[in-house]
Amino acid sequence: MGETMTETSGLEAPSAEKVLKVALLGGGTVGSQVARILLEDADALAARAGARLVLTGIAVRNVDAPRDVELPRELYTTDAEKLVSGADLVIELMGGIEPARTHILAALKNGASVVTGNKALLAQDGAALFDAASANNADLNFEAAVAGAIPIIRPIRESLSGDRITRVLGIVNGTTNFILDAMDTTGAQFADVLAEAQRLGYAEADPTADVEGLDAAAKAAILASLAFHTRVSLEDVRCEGITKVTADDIAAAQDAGMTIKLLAIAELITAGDSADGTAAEGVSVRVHPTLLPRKHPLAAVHGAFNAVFVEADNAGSLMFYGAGAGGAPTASAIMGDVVSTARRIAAGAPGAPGAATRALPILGLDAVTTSYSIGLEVADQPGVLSRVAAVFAEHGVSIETMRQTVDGAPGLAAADRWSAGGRAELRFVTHPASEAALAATVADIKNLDVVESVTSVLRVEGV
Ligand SMILES: NC(=O)c1ccc[n+]([C@@H]2O[C@H](COP(=O)([O-])OP(=O)(O)OC[C@H]3O[C@@H](n4cnc5c(N)ncnc54)[C@H](O)[C@@H]3O)[C@@H](O)[C@H]2O)c1
Ligand SMILES: N[C@@H](CCO)C(=O)O
Ligand code: NA
Repeated sequence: MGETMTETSGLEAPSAEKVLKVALLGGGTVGSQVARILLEDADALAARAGARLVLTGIAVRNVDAPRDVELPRELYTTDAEKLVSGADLVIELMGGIEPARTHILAALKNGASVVTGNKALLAQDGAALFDAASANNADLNFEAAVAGAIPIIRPIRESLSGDRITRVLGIVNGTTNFILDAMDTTGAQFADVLAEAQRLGYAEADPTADVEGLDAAAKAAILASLAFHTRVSLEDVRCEGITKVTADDIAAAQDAGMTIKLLAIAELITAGDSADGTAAEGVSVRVHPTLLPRKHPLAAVHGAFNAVFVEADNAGSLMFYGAGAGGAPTASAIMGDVVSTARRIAAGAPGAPGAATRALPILGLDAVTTSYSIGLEVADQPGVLSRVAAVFAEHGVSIETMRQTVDGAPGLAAADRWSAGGRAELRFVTHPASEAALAATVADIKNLDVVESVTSVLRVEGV
């Protein structure tokens, strides 16, 4: 591996130059930009990597498909297997589980290193891939898989490896942030903004993975695994998307000085008592719409941008911000991994060890305490508020704030509104409570005869 070449085009090589054969799997949005950079910046990359990166081919589904980026036609092939078999370094940008998984495993088995942006595959099958990389002394790098261009994987894996990360909060899906931000700015409903996002090309024709939170959940699993040095897969992530967030939820959040974001939350939780020696650490990973105070740094992340907020014992709070998607931005993250992997291969150094050094239990939501915002539609009658408040008290859930809006017939005096069967909306924000206590509270509130409906239950962070 790593032949030498004495003559190179465009660069006066003072001595024999190492050459690495780079196979690219996928020539779409990101792959085409990676190929462009590999060809356009070949000399600068060679100088930085300590080896010339020679693009040996681009595996695609259809060699003749029309493309936005013009690249030499002879690079395209449909024979990904052959391309992988001769490579020192494989860049996987096909997406999906198969055949990406088979090609990555074949590359690692050959001792080739792999750079990928495939969060779906890593979240589903990361353990098998990392084991194959370790067994073959190869690297598996994936900066592009979480928050696109934003350097977050390497900072967590390397820069913060001497610290103890306790929590990661991320806006890691641009489509849903674009939708929630537009709802916040315009007061529009979810369905209308989704249609506009699709028209502008932000949301895909099938936006399920984005709006149901699955894309964010895959990224949450990857972030949690690295932050806590343990293995977390997609099925460990509790996931709720943004399809049920209403314009009323956003308006109520605004009234309370907050905004709603889809957050990926990974927490290291210590349960038990350190005095009697039963204290043990576990991990909670979840994705859900979350109320955030407008003064929180993540509340200032607008449009399709991403950001990851990290809390560590010694570093304190850090925030990483930038473009979470797009061809060129994502290619930047891929190329960073390519250069650093090439440097390692060129120097003859061994592959980086796998990330998991612990096997922490995955905790259920009962182990997590958060504040909640609860919206109720109630009869506008005397005594309703105290009956609702009594249910909170019975379950030990403490109320932080309460706001009432009276519905309809604004000209009527209060007593006339009651007799006319008027409605009121109550919005409570609680102090931190367990999911179990909250669920029991909501169930009992629903059964009160004066409660018409529970209109929303949303978690609150950063208060
Ligand atoms: N687009 C983004 O902004 C972005 C951001 C971060 C991560 N990613 C990840 O990067 C990867 C690539 O994304 P993309 O947007 O470039 O996808 P894309 O759909 O634009 O391109 C996929 C490419 O892979 C090729 N391909 C797919 N299946 C193949 C098969 N079976 N055999 C041969 N070729 C095949 C296609 O021909 C195409 O060239 C995905 O894993 C995605 O999740 C994308
Ligand atoms: N669909 C993703 C692309 C990046 O993974 C998003 O909206 O952020
Ligand atoms: Na990234």
